[in-house]
Amino acid sequence: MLKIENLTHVYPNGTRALDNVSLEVPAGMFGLLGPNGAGKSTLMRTIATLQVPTSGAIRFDEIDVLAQPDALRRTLGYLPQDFGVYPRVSAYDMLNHLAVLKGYSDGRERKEAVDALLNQVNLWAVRNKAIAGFSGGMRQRFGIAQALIGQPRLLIVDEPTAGLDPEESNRFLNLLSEVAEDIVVILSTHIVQDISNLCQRTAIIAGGRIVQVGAPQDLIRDMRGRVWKKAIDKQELDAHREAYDVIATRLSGGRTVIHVLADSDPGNGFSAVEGDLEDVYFSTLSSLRRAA
Ligand SMILES: Nc1ncnc2c1ncn2[C@@H]1O[C@H](COP(=O)(O)OP(=O)(O)OP(=O)(O)O)[C@@H](O)[C@H]1O
Repeated sequence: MLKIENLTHVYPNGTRALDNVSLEVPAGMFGLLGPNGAGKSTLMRTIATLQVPTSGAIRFDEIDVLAQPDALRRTLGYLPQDFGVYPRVSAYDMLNHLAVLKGYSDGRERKEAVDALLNQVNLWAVRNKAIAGFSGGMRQRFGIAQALIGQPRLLIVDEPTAGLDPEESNRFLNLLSEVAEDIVVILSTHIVQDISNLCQRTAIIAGGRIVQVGAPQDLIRDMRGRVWKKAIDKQELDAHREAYDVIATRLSGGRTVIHVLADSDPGNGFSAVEGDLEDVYFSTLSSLRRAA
Protein backbone atom coordinates (compact mmCIF):
# COMPACT_ATOMS: atom_id res chain seq x y z
CA MET A 1 0.00 0.00 0.00
CA LEU A 2 1.26 3.44 -0.94
CA LYS A 3 0.17 6.17 1.43
CA ILE A 4 0.60 9.84 0.60
CA GLU A 5 -0.13 12.37 3.30
CA ASN A 6 -0.55 16.13 2.93
CA LEU A 7 1.95 16.35 0.11
CA THR A 8 2.65 19.88 -1.10
CA HIS A 9 5.14 20.98 -3.72
CA VAL A 10 5.91 24.58 -4.54
CA TYR A 11 8.43 25.17 -7.34
CA PRO A 12 11.00 27.94 -6.86
CA ASN A 13 9.00 30.23 -9.20
CA GLY A 14 6.06 29.98 -6.79
CA THR A 15 3.93 27.46 -8.75
CA ARG A 16 2.03 25.30 -6.26
CA ALA A 17 2.05 22.09 -8.31
CA LEU A 18 0.78 19.91 -5.43
CA ASP A 19 -1.50 21.29 -2.77
CA ASN A 20 -2.00 19.09 0.29
CA VAL A 21 -2.43 15.82 -1.60
CA SER A 22 -3.46 12.78 0.45
CA LEU A 23 -4.03 9.44 -1.25
CA GLU A 24 -4.04 5.73 -0.44
CA VAL A 25 -3.12 3.41 -3.27
CA PRO A 26 -3.62 -0.35 -2.76
CA ALA A 27 -2.24 -3.15 -4.99
CA GLY A 28 -3.65 -3.19 -8.52
CA MET A 29 -4.01 -0.55 -11.19
CA PHE A 30 -4.60 2.96 -9.95
CA GLY A 31 -5.37 5.70 -12.47
CA LEU A 32 -4.32 9.27 -11.88
CA LEU A 33 -6.39 11.38 -14.23
CA GLY A 34 -5.96 15.08 -14.79
CA PRO A 35 -5.60 17.79 -17.43
CA ASN A 36 -2.28 19.23 -18.56
CA GLY A 37 -0.55 21.05 -15.74
CA ALA A 38 -2.66 19.34 -13.03
CA GLY A 39 0.41 18.11 -11.16
CA LYS A 40 0.52 14.48 -12.30
CA SER A 41 4.18 14.42 -13.30
CA THR A 42 5.19 16.32 -10.19
CA LEU A 43 3.41 13.72 -8.06
CA MET A 44 4.92 10.81 -10.02
CA ARG A 45 8.44 12.23 -9.82
CA THR A 46 8.04 12.91 -6.11
CA ILE A 47 6.89 9.35 -5.38
CA ALA A 48 9.76 8.07 -7.55
CA THR A 49 12.17 10.05 -5.29
CA LEU A 50 13.38 12.20 -8.18
CA GLN A 51 12.38 15.37 -6.40
CA VAL A 52 11.85 16.30 -2.78
CA PRO A 53 8.48 17.83 -1.87
CA THR A 54 8.07 21.06 0.05
CA SER A 55 6.17 19.20 2.79
CA GLY A 56 4.24 16.03 3.47
CA ALA A 57 4.92 12.32 3.86
CA ILE A 58 4.98 9.24 1.61
CA ARG A 59 5.02 5.66 2.87
CA PHE A 60 5.25 2.52 0.78
CA ASP A 61 4.56 -0.52 2.97
CA GLU A 62 7.32 -0.31 5.60
CA ILE A 63 9.40 2.29 3.73
CA ASP A 64 9.38 5.96 4.71
CA VAL A 65 10.00 7.15 1.14
CA LEU A 66 11.37 10.63 1.90
CA ALA A 67 13.70 9.37 4.65
CA GLN A 68 14.76 6.19 2.82
CA PRO A 69 14.78 7.00 -0.90
CA ASP A 70 17.31 4.24 -1.65
CA ALA A 71 15.04 1.59 -0.14
CA LEU A 72 12.19 2.78 -2.34
CA ARG A 73 14.38 2.85 -5.45
CA ARG A 74 15.26 -0.81 -4.93
CA THR A 75 11.62 -1.78 -5.30
CA LEU A 76 10.53 0.85 -7.82
CA GLY A 77 9.94 0.58 -11.54
CA TYR A 78 9.48 3.89 -13.33
CA LEU A 79 8.54 4.74 -16.87
CA PRO A 80 8.83 8.52 -17.16
CA GLN A 81 6.71 10.61 -19.49
CA ASP A 82 9.68 11.27 -21.70
CA PHE A 83 11.86 8.21 -21.82
CA GLY A 84 14.40 10.27 -23.74
CA VAL A 85 17.16 8.78 -25.80
CA TYR A 86 16.56 5.77 -28.00
CA PRO A 87 19.95 4.34 -28.72
CA ARG A 88 21.13 2.47 -31.76
CA VAL A 89 21.93 -0.59 -29.66
CA SER A 90 19.70 -3.65 -29.70
CA ALA A 91 16.83 -4.10 -27.25
CA TYR A 92 18.61 -7.12 -25.83
CA ASP A 93 21.93 -5.36 -25.20
CA MET A 94 20.23 -2.31 -23.72
CA LEU A 95 18.06 -4.31 -21.34
CA ASN A 96 21.06 -6.41 -20.36
CA HIS A 97 23.03 -3.23 -19.66
CA LEU A 98 20.20 -1.78 -17.56
CA ALA A 99 19.98 -5.05 -15.63
CA VAL A 100 23.68 -4.76 -14.79
CA LEU A 101 23.04 -1.26 -13.48
CA LYS A 102 20.10 -2.55 -11.43
CA GLY A 103 22.46 -4.96 -9.67
CA TYR A 104 22.11 -8.25 -11.57
CA SER A 105 25.77 -9.23 -11.31
CA ASP A 106 25.32 -12.96 -11.92
CA GLY A 107 25.40 -13.44 -15.71
CA ARG A 108 23.12 -16.49 -15.74
CA GLU A 109 20.49 -14.93 -13.54
CA ARG A 110 20.66 -11.77 -15.62
CA LYS A 111 20.19 -13.65 -18.87
CA GLU A 112 17.17 -15.44 -17.45
CA ALA A 113 15.63 -12.17 -16.28
CA VAL A 114 16.30 -10.34 -19.56
CA ASP A 115 14.96 -13.23 -21.65
CA ALA A 116 11.82 -13.46 -19.52
CA LEU A 117 11.16 -9.72 -19.72
CA LEU A 118 11.61 -9.55 -23.49
CA ASN A 119 9.13 -12.40 -23.82
CA GLN A 120 6.71 -10.82 -21.38
CA VAL A 121 6.54 -7.55 -23.33
CA ASN A 122 6.44 -9.36 -26.65
CA LEU A 123 9.72 -8.02 -28.00
CA TRP A 124 11.57 -11.33 -28.13
CA ALA A 125 11.29 -11.58 -31.92
CA VAL A 126 12.87 -8.13 -32.37
CA ARG A 127 15.39 -8.36 -29.50
CA ASN A 128 18.36 -7.97 -31.84
CA LYS A 129 17.01 -4.87 -33.56
CA ALA A 130 18.04 -1.34 -32.57
CA ILE A 131 15.61 0.47 -30.27
CA ALA A 132 16.08 3.59 -32.43
CA GLY A 133 14.09 1.83 -35.17
CA PHE A 134 11.20 0.78 -32.90
CA SER A 135 7.65 2.12 -33.26
CA GLY A 136 6.15 4.19 -30.44
CA GLY A 137 4.33 1.16 -29.06
CA MET A 138 7.46 -1.01 -29.14
CA ARG A 139 9.43 1.70 -27.36
CA GLN A 140 6.81 1.90 -24.63
CA ARG A 141 6.82 -1.87 -24.24
CA PHE A 142 10.61 -1.71 -23.96
CA GLY A 143 10.06 1.02 -21.37
CA ILE A 144 7.92 -1.35 -19.33
CA ALA A 145 10.51 -4.13 -19.64
CA GLN A 146 13.21 -1.84 -18.20
CA ALA A 147 10.84 -0.69 -15.45
CA LEU A 148 10.18 -4.32 -14.48
CA ILE A 149 13.84 -5.28 -14.03
CA GLY A 150 14.31 -6.53 -10.48
CA GLN A 151 10.60 -7.31 -9.88
CA PRO A 152 9.48 -3.98 -8.44
CA ARG A 153 6.52 -3.85 -6.04
CA LEU A 154 5.72 -0.30 -7.11
CA LEU A 155 5.43 0.62 -10.76
CA ILE A 156 4.91 4.20 -11.88
CA VAL A 157 3.96 4.89 -15.47
CA ASP A 158 3.59 8.53 -16.53
CA GLU A 159 1.30 9.21 -19.53
CA PRO A 160 2.42 6.06 -21.36
CA THR A 161 -0.08 6.05 -24.21
CA ALA A 162 0.48 9.62 -25.46
CA GLY A 163 1.24 9.38 -29.17
CA LEU A 164 0.35 5.70 -29.55
CA ASP A 165 -2.25 4.61 -32.07
CA PRO A 166 -5.33 2.87 -30.56
CA GLU A 167 -4.08 -0.64 -31.30
CA GLU A 168 -0.63 -0.03 -29.80
CA SER A 169 -2.24 1.74 -26.88
CA ASN A 170 -4.54 -1.22 -26.18
CA ARG A 171 -1.72 -3.68 -26.40
CA PHE A 172 0.36 -1.62 -24.01
CA LEU A 173 -2.45 -1.24 -21.46
CA ASN A 174 -3.26 -4.95 -21.56
CA LEU A 175 0.37 -5.69 -20.82
CA LEU A 176 0.27 -3.28 -17.91
CA SER A 177 -2.83 -4.87 -16.43
CA GLU A 178 -1.16 -8.29 -16.58
CA VAL A 179 1.82 -7.12 -14.53
CA ALA A 180 -0.43 -5.28 -12.06
CA GLU A 181 -1.74 -8.45 -10.44
CA ASP A 182 -0.10 -8.12 -7.03
CA ILE A 183 1.90 -4.92 -7.21
CA VAL A 184 0.95 -1.26 -6.97
CA VAL A 185 0.76 0.30 -10.43
CA ILE A 186 0.09 4.01 -10.83
CA LEU A 187 -0.85 5.09 -14.30
CA SER A 188 -1.03 8.80 -14.94
CA THR A 189 -2.94 9.98 -17.97
CA HIS A 190 -5.29 12.59 -19.38
CA ILE A 191 -7.03 9.93 -21.47
CA VAL A 192 -10.17 8.79 -19.68
CA GLN A 193 -10.58 5.53 -21.62
CA ASP A 194 -7.17 4.34 -20.43
CA ILE A 195 -8.57 4.35 -16.94
CA SER A 196 -12.17 3.25 -17.32
CA ASN A 197 -11.24 -0.09 -18.84
CA LEU A 198 -8.39 -1.02 -16.59
CA CYS A 199 -8.15 0.65 -13.21
CA GLN A 200 -9.79 -0.65 -10.05
CA ARG A 201 -9.44 2.79 -8.52
CA THR A 202 -8.84 6.26 -9.83
CA ALA A 203 -8.22 9.78 -8.61
CA ILE A 204 -8.90 12.98 -10.49
CA ILE A 205 -6.30 15.67 -9.93
CA ALA A 206 -6.69 19.30 -10.95
CA GLY A 207 -4.78 22.39 -9.91
CA GLY A 208 -2.55 20.28 -7.67
CA ARG A 209 -5.47 18.89 -5.65
CA ILE A 210 -7.18 15.52 -5.57
CA VAL A 211 -10.78 16.36 -6.37
CA GLN A 212 -12.30 12.87 -6.71
CA VAL A 213 -11.17 9.42 -5.72
CA GLY A 214 -12.83 6.01 -5.86
CA ALA A 215 -13.65 3.02 -8.04
CA PRO A 216 -14.70 4.22 -11.52
CA GLN A 217 -18.07 2.41 -11.23
CA ASP A 218 -18.77 4.11 -7.87
CA LEU A 219 -17.95 7.55 -9.26
CA ILE A 220 -20.24 6.83 -12.22
CA ARG A 221 -23.02 5.56 -9.91
CA ASP A 222 -22.81 8.73 -7.83
CA MET A 223 -23.81 10.83 -10.83
CA ARG A 224 -26.63 8.54 -12.00
CA GLY A 225 -29.79 10.45 -12.98
CA ARG A 226 -27.91 13.71 -13.51
CA VAL A 227 -26.54 13.30 -17.04
CA TRP A 228 -28.76 14.14 -20.02
CA LYS A 229 -28.04 14.09 -23.73
CA LYS A 230 -29.35 15.70 -26.87
CA ALA A 231 -28.31 15.78 -30.53
CA ILE A 232 -28.10 19.33 -31.84
CA ASP A 233 -26.76 21.19 -34.88
CA LYS A 234 -23.32 22.70 -34.49
CA GLN A 235 -24.67 26.27 -34.66
CA GLU A 236 -26.95 25.57 -31.67
CA LEU A 237 -24.00 24.75 -29.44
CA ASP A 238 -23.27 28.24 -28.11
CA ALA A 239 -26.90 28.79 -27.09
CA HIS A 240 -26.92 25.44 -25.29
CA ARG A 241 -23.70 26.28 -23.51
CA GLU A 242 -25.36 29.45 -22.26
CA ALA A 243 -28.49 27.67 -21.07
CA TYR A 244 -27.10 24.40 -19.66
CA ASP A 245 -24.11 22.95 -17.87
CA VAL A 246 -22.61 21.26 -20.94
CA ILE A 247 -19.99 18.76 -19.77
CA ALA A 248 -19.18 17.02 -23.05
CA THR A 249 -19.71 17.36 -26.78
CA ARG A 250 -19.22 14.49 -29.20
CA LEU A 251 -19.77 14.19 -32.92
CA SER A 252 -22.05 11.38 -33.97
CA GLY A 253 -23.21 10.88 -37.56
CA GLY A 254 -22.50 14.52 -38.46
CA ARG A 255 -24.56 15.82 -35.50
CA THR A 256 -23.23 17.19 -32.25
CA VAL A 257 -24.31 15.19 -29.21
CA ILE A 258 -24.05 17.14 -25.99
CA HIS A 259 -24.10 15.83 -22.45
CA VAL A 260 -25.35 18.20 -19.77
CA LEU A 261 -25.45 17.93 -16.01
CA ALA A 262 -28.77 18.69 -14.32
CA ASP A 263 -30.46 17.44 -11.15
CA SER A 264 -33.78 16.97 -12.97
CA ASP A 265 -34.96 16.45 -16.56
CA PRO A 266 -34.15 19.67 -18.49
CA GLY A 267 -36.97 18.81 -21.00
CA ASN A 268 -36.48 20.49 -24.41
CA GLY A 269 -35.56 17.24 -26.18
CA PHE A 270 -33.06 15.93 -23.67
CA SER A 271 -33.08 12.27 -22.68
CA ALA A 272 -31.50 10.52 -19.71
CA VAL A 273 -28.18 8.80 -20.32
CA GLU A 274 -26.18 6.35 -18.28
CA GLY A 275 -23.09 8.45 -17.47
CA ASP A 276 -19.57 7.17 -17.94
CA LEU A 277 -16.18 8.07 -16.50
CA GLU A 278 -15.73 10.74 -19.13
CA ASP A 279 -18.88 12.45 -17.82
CA VAL A 280 -17.54 12.19 -14.27
CA TYR A 281 -14.23 13.70 -15.36
CA PHE A 282 -15.63 16.57 -17.43
CA SER A 283 -18.34 17.43 -14.91
CA THR A 284 -15.72 17.54 -12.14
CA LEU A 285 -13.52 19.86 -14.19
CA SER A 286 -16.50 21.98 -15.21
CA SER A 287 -17.71 22.46 -11.62
CA LEU A 288 -14.16 23.41 -10.58
CA ARG A 289 -14.05 26.03 -13.35
CA ARG A 290 -17.38 27.43 -12.22
CA ALA A 291 -16.22 27.58 -8.60
CA ALA A 292 -12.99 29.36 -9.56
N1 LIG B 1 10.39 22.63 -12.89
C1 LIG B 1 9.30 23.40 -12.79
N2 LIG B 1 9.39 24.70 -12.41
C2 LIG B 1 8.29 25.47 -12.29
N3 LIG B 1 7.04 25.03 -12.53
C3 LIG B 1 6.88 23.76 -12.92
C4 LIG B 1 8.00 22.87 -13.07
N4 LIG B 1 7.53 21.66 -13.47
C5 LIG B 1 6.20 21.79 -13.54
N5 LIG B 1 5.80 23.03 -13.23
C6 LIG B 1 4.42 23.55 -13.16
O1 LIG B 1 3.74 22.81 -12.16
C7 LIG B 1 2.40 22.53 -12.58
C8 LIG B 1 2.19 21.02 -12.62
O2 LIG B 1 3.00 20.49 -13.65
P1 LIG B 1 3.08 18.92 -13.94
O3 LIG B 1 4.06 18.71 -15.05
O4 LIG B 1 3.30 18.19 -12.68
O5 LIG B 1 1.59 18.63 -14.47
P2 LIG B 1 1.04 17.42 -15.33
O6 LIG B 1 -0.32 17.11 -14.77
O7 LIG B 1 2.01 16.31 -15.36
O8 LIG B 1 0.87 18.07 -16.74
P3 LIG B 1 1.23 17.46 -18.20
O9 LIG B 1 0.14 16.49 -18.48
O10 LIG B 1 1.16 18.67 -19.05
O11 LIG B 1 2.59 16.88 -18.09
C9 LIG B 1 2.22 23.21 -13.92
O12 LIG B 1 1.67 24.48 -13.68
C10 LIG B 1 3.64 23.33 -14.45
O13 LIG B 1 3.76 24.44 -15.31
